[in-house]
Formats: sequence, structure tokens, C-alpha cells
Amino acid sequence: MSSRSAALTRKQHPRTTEPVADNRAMHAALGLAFLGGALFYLLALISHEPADLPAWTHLAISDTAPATTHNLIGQLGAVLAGYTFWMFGAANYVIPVCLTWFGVCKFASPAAITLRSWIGFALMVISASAIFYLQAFWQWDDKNVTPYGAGGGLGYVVGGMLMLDIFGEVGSLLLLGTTYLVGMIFATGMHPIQVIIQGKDMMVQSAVNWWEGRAERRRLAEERATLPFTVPPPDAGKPSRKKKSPLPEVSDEINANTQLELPSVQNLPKIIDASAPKPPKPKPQLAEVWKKRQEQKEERIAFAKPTSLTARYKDYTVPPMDLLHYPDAASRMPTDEAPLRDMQEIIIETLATFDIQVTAGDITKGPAITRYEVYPSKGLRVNRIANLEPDIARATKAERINILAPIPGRDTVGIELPNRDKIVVPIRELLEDDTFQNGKAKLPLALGKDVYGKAVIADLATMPHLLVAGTTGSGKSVCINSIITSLLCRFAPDELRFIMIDPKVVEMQGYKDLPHLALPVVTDPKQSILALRWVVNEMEKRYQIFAKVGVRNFDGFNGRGPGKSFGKVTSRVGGGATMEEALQASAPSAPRSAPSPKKSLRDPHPDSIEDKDGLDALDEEDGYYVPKGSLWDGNSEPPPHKEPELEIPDSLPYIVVIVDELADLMQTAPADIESAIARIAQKARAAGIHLILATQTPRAEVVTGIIKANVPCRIAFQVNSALDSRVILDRKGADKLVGKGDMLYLPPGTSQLMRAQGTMVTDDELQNLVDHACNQGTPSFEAVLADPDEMGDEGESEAITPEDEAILEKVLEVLRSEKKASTSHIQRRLRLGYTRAARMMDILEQRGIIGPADGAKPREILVEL
Ligand SMILES: Nc1ncnc2c1ncn2[C@@H]1O[C@H](COP(=O)(O)OP(=O)(O)OP(=O)(O)O)[C@@H](O)[C@H]1O
Repeated sequence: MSSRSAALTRKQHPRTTEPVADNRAMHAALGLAFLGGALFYLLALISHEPADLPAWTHLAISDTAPATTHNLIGQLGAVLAGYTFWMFGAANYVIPVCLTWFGVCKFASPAAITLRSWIGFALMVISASAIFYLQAFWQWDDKNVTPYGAGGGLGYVVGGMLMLDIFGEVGSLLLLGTTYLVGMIFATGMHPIQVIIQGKDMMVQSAVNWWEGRAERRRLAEERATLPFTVPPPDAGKPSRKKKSPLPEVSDEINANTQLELPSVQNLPKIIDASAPKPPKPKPQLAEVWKKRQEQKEERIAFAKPTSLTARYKDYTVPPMDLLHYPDAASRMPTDEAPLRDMQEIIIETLATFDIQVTAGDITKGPAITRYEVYPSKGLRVNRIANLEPDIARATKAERINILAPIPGRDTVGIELPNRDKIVVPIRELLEDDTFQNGKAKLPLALGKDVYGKAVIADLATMPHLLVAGTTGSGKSVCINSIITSLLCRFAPDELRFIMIDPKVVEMQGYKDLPHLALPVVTDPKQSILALRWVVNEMEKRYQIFAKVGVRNFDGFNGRGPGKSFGKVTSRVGGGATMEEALQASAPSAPRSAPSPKKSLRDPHPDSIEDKDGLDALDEEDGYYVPKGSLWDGNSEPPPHKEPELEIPDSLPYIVVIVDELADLMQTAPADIESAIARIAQKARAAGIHLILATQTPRAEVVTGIIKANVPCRIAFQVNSALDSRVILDRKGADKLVGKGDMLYLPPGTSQLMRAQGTMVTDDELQNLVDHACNQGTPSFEAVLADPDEMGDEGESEAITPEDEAILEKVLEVLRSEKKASTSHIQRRLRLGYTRAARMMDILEQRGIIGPADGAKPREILVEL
């Protein structure tokens, strides 16, 4: 440690460092004192001869002082051994064994020796004396050592006078044997079998280490012998190696490496500094990746219609990496290891004061938190450590701590404490990461760095929808910006389009000129319903296109090769204009030229394909499709039917819908928003449409059961309570986060949470990226956003009250647990009247969660609950 950093450490930890160092020294001193005392005692016992006892002791066998003392510890040893043998008999040997145990415990780890340990020690000595007195196998006849037999005076009193008459010989031995084992557990804190197994393991391990070390030494000697120069053995005498050998450094290196490979060295706890940023890449590689992708696109561009987006953006380039900043590496102080070790010591000591013995494991310093690992002693229940969270927080003076008991996939318990100085994770570092550039992810998102410094790069295509939640100021907007940045650095406007819904108005205004936008940034909650309906419509239309072309999904469609299945295909379903048609036809944010009246003159047929959400839909009657709003009365000859044309585009772009503040939408028309989100979430993945929902209000009425069931991937930032954390993640944990980008990520297809520090992208960087994109094109909006006033009260037509929502949650719970959706069943289980139960079923049907009624059969459950 440099003197500067040492000084800094002392300054930063004025209270903790010195007492901890003192304590460590105290423990080591006490441990040594115990070990020394044990040896002292043992030597006195094994060299004891009654003749050594001085004449003034009442045990002396002669009135004259002995000429020489044979005891290795002199007269003191003779007196000590004489009186203790007189008192404890052969059980006297238990004492140095116990002292050795205490010494090793204190010396190797700062474990506490509690009153219970001392009581255990006493029980062992007392019961051993009595056992020695009572057993018939070995008699100690040397009356000069002890006149009371093998158990000494104590054994005679406990075994002979107190127990023999009452319990008999067998009963007493049984009782004393049990007492001895209980004492052993008290003294060591371990199961007796564990003491034996651990002792055996230690011996076996030492033997293995010795054997492996020997083999290694032999191998080295052989290697040395085969080297083209002679390296003298270390004991070869005075002449220095350097003088004799032409290449001495080589052999030094071999020795150093060999030492590192020894198993004992490998097992030492390590300090890993994962917070350090990776050095910047010498050249902007993302541009190279982009060039390769452009080459692959060339064929498609050649076949593209001149009016298409592909042709329009054929020369588009992604932003170069130097538009993003790297932090100044020189300003970063090197990590000082001493405070980290001291903190780990404080944790171990705190646990020891609660009689929880652990040993030190690795320390990993991440960008925002440091994880201290400890190995629990065998037989220790790890949730005892987790229960001590407030005590560890007090001892470490940490604002928020998190305990992983155990760390998933490891045999250690992790205690995570926030770092004093947070290291920002610049987004550029992740964008230059190999996983981002060359990984398999189709829609890679640079989310952050985990505690081990590994890049957390997710694939939105596999998620396929994401919920981001956290309290205000926790880092959601920065996260959403990082997601947008990741996609902007990868996709041209013809490959990916955004729909941004920003009821907070200020968050996404910076993107309003982005050529990737499919719709203007939506700020009016009522308009956001229209935007979501447009997405539903687009999704349905894509399915029609897939059916016509004969592919199953988005990847199949875009991967079918250029020049195939182009041209117009007539369709019986009108899904509104394709985006490319709209591109030519519509002015930015132009209202729909002829908004559909709410009802056609004819009542819809009950089995009609009318879209209940009021999408562009057609009524079916006798095989004819009649546009909604047509003046045909249904009695005369139907007007000549003009089948709408379904344009088959060259390729389809991904659509990423970002909702920044779901709560505002849910306040406007919860039923509509919920059902639109559920419909998109259920089917949109195969259509290349993905949802990202953000909220700072993680309450059950915002993040409803239906939304949660359909959005499996979650990112939680800091929240205020464990309850909020449960709403987002179905478990606590987010309440322990430290804010400013500290997050828990639930990746797709797993239940394992990953803690990470989110990537940082500054406003300047965003501005640079947007400017770069805007210089290459202007947005072309779809004509879908009508005047909100024209929507009337459609959204509230169902008039679902919060009370209904609460009942719906319960109904969903029943469906989830019993997998049976029938009105009578719900009536029985929730004690509802028929009308109400039937209404709940209707609402669920409307939201696409259950299928239509089919006689007396239970309804089909359409979503994975
Ligand atoms: N990944 C990060 N790394 C470093 N600092 C961050 C990070 N994320 C957020 N911060 C800090 O936290 C502040 C608040 O972040 P942000 O604006 O994203 O919060 P928010 O959750 O969106 O809040 P609100 O809901 O009020 O908009 C930022 O200004 C920034 O200083």
C-alpha cells in the first residue's frame, strides 16, 4: 500500500480501522497464549513424577526436598501436575486438549470463546473423571499420584459418592458418557461426529497437500534438469545464481508460478476489484459490425422498392462510438484492500458475538456495492446469518445491506454493502463489449455490470417484454435511455421503430425528431390508448401477412430472402395502411381523415369479427365484409365488395413500445390499457413487437396480476418497502438496493435475480446520438392518433370499479391455482352471486384471458398465469 493510500484509508475510516487491527492482534495473542498454555500443561503432565513434589506440599512422598526435578516445567510443573492428577486423575489430559482447541479457534479465526464453551469444558473434565473412576477396564494403582483411582478426587466424589448408588454402574456410565458428549458440543459448537470428520478431513488434506507438493517438487527438479542451462539447487552454496546461469529469470518465474498453483495458496480468500472499467477499445468496433451487417443487407436493398424505408435508409450509419464518453481513467483511485479486509473482519466478529462461527471468503468490489463472502461453519443454518441483518448493518454502519444466504450457486453467504464511492458504468464500455457486438442477441440491451464486473447484456427478443419499476430518482429514466441507446447503436430506422408513450411529458421529448419513431411521442393518456390499439392492429396485420406468405413468425418473414413473395396480395381483412403506405400517405401526427363512427347502422352479428376495441374492423354477413360506418341497411342488395389489399412489404421492422409511467395510463382507462397490454404481450413476440413498461408506482393496481402474468422479465430499482418489491419481483430485495442505478434484474426463463449497476448515459451523449440519427432522416408517422375528444367515453364504458378489480385479482388467483374457469366454480370458491361471477368471467374474456363460454364446460384459459 502506498503511503498516500494508507493515509487516505486512515482518513476515510477514522473509527473502524484501528480498533479492528487491535482486535485482530488481541485474538492472535490470546490464541497463542492458549496454545502455549496447553503445551506448558501437557509437558508438565507427561514428565510428572511424584518424587518431584516439594516437601512443603501435602502430596510429597518424602520429607526432604528432591535433589533434582525431572519435570520439564520444573517445580511449578511438578506441583501443577501433582495437584491436578490428584484432583482429576487421567481426565487431566482433557485439559490441554481443550486449551489447544481454544487456542486454534482464537488464532485461526476470531471466534468467540463464550461462557458456554467454558461450561462445556468443565462438563467434559468432570464427566471424564467420573468415567475414569467407574470404568473397570483400567485401574490406576499408583497411590502416589492419586489415592482415589483413575478418576482422581473429583471422579471419586461425582462417580463414587454421588452417582454409583443412585444410577448403578451401567446407568452412571451411560449418563456420564452423554454428559461428556454434551460438554464437547458446548465447548466446540460442533456435532461430535463433525469434530471427528473435520479432524480427519484436516489430516487427509494435509497429507494430500504434502504428497502433491512432493510430486510438484519432483516435477520441477526434472524440468530444471532438462533446461538448457544448469540452475543450481537453492542450497548449492555461496556463488549467486545470477552469476552462474545465463537465464536465471526463467527459473525464477517457474518457481513463482509453481507456488501459485499450490492448492493451499489457491484456497486463500481473494480480493477482486470488479469495479475498474475496462480500457477503451483502440478502434470503434461497432462500426465494423455495422459494416458487416450492411453488406448482408445489400441484396435486400437492391430489391427494395424506391419508396420503401429500406431504400430510404440504405446509406444510414449507426452512431460512432466516439459520440459516447469514457470516464477519465487517471482520476480513478486504486482500490485500497485494507479497509475491505477490516470490514470483513467486523462482519466476522459481529457474527461471532452472536455465537455464529464463520471464516473469511472472497471479497468482490463491484461498481456500486462490495460483496463480502463468508463460509459458515459446518452445521450452521445460514438463515441465522440472514436474521442478523440489522445487527450487521449497525456494526458496519451501512445504510442498507443485503444478505444472500447462500449466494446462488456457491457454498458461501454473501453480505453486500454499498461502496462509499460509486463507480459509474459508462454505456460505451458495454457497447464495446464482445457480447454486445458479436453475441447472439437479436435485440441486445446494455443493462449494466454485475457485482463481478461482468457485462449484463439482455436480449429483448427473448424477454420478450420488460417491466422497469423503482421509486423516483432510482435510475429508471437512465435505464430506459440506455435501452434506447443500445437499440439506436444497432438499428437503422427501417429495421426498428419506436413507439414512445410519455405521460410525464418531459422524459422523452428529446427523441421527438428521431427517424426511428413510428408515431409522435405520445403524451396524452387518452391518445396512448389509440397508440396501443394501433400496435394491436399492426400485430394482427403482421399475422395476416405471415399467413399469406406462409411463414410462422417475424424471423421467418424477414429471413425468407429478398425478392420473394413481393407484391400485393388481396386480403379479406382490412388492417389499415401498412407503415410504408402510411409513410407515403400521411402527414406527421395528422388526425384520421374520417374517424369511424362508434356504431354501424346494422347491429353486429354476435359471431362477427368486429374488434371489440373499436379497431378498424369489418362486419361479416353472408360472406361479405362491410366496413364499419357504411350506410348499407342490410336489407337491400349489398354494395359491391371491394376487397382491401394487403401489402406484403420487403421486410418488417421491429417495433419497440416504451411506456414511461404506466401509472398515468392506468388512471385513465385501466381496463382498456390492461387489455391492450395483455393482447400485445400474448401475441406480439412472434410479430417482432416488444413492450417496455416503466413505472415509479409499483402498486398492485398499476402493475396488476394480468400485466405481471404477461410481462415476465423485470428490472427493479430501489423501492421504499418490501411490499413494493414484492409487487415487482414477487419477492423482497429491491428495498435493499442503494439507488442511482443499483438494480435487480430478473432475466427470462429463470427465477434467479441478478444484482447489477445500471449503465449510465448522459444527456449530452443522448443528444449526440439523436442528432446523428436526425441528420440522416426525419420521422414518418403513422396516421393513427385521433383527437382525444373524439374517443368519447369509450374507455370507461365498462365502468370497472376498483372493487371489481379486487375481485378480479381473486378470480385470477383461483384460475391460477385450480386451472378451472367456470362461473359456478368461481361463485362457489369466492362466494359470489351468479350475476357478479358471470360479469367477472365476461371481463376476463374481454381481456383475452379466458375463452368464450361453451355450454356447461369450463372456459379455456388462454394465457399462462
Ligand atoms: N446507472 C446510473 N449510474 C450512475 N448514476 C445514476 C444511474 N442511474 C441514475 N443515476 C443518478 O440518479 C439520478 C436519477 O436518475 P433517473 O432520473 O433515471 O431516476 P428516475 O427513477 O427516472 O426518477 P423519476 O422517476 O423521478 O424520473 C440521475 O440524475 C443520476 O444522477
